[in-house]
Amino acid sequence: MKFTNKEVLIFDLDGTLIDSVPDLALSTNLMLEALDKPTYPVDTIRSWVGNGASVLTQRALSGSIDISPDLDPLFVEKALSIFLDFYKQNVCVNTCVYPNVKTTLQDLKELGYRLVIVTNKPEQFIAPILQKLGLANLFEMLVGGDTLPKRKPDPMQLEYVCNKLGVSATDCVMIGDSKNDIYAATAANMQSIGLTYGYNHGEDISTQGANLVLDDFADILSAMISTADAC
Ligand SMILES: O=C(O)COP(=O)(O)O
Ligand SMILES: [Mg+2]
Repeated sequence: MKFTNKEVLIFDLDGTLIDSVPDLALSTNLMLEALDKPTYPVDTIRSWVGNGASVLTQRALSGSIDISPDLDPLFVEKALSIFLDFYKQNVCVNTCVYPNVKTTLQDLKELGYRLVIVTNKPEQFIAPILQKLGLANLFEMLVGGDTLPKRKPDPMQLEYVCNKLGVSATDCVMIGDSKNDIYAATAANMQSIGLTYGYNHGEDISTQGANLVLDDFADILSAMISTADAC
């Protein structure tokens, strides 16, 4: 599968460009400790990441990917605020960029693709992480999980990008590690690429409807055919 004449490449952040789980897990466990709740191994917390900070907090308080219906909303609000404070202090301590991501993004940008991030992570954390990891200045637009009323798997963030950049869904490809990315793309009538090395709640991304599934970020380059190549 090749993608012809695309103009905008929309990237998920966590589990796609960066492995942020070490710092998310640290901050989650610091929050749980502060509330005298049980803490969890990094591997367990990894499977809870992908639906934003509030859902991660609720899963952690529930001790399960399935959020308990008995959680007190005021307690969740307090826990979320503690989590966000800890994450602010530890936003990029052990977070790292996945192999081949930086050079591939630079190559794609040089080829003329417009690069965008659409993540479910709260917006305030995106720029500091990109700055610290040397990925700032590559992206034309950053959309977080709290930028708009809805987030992935809802298509709202992708439709917003199209409107802002003046392109249509068929001009874009969504690239991510999670079914949330693929479902959002499908709902927006956008093609998608799934990456196998991320989180995806411990599930196999190849069964979730992406147009292409790749193991290596560098292979995105050969999956794109520019207008010039296609002629
Ligand atoms: O849930 C998160 O914070 C991570 O979300 P992302 O995979 O959409 O970047
Ligand atoms: Mg992700």
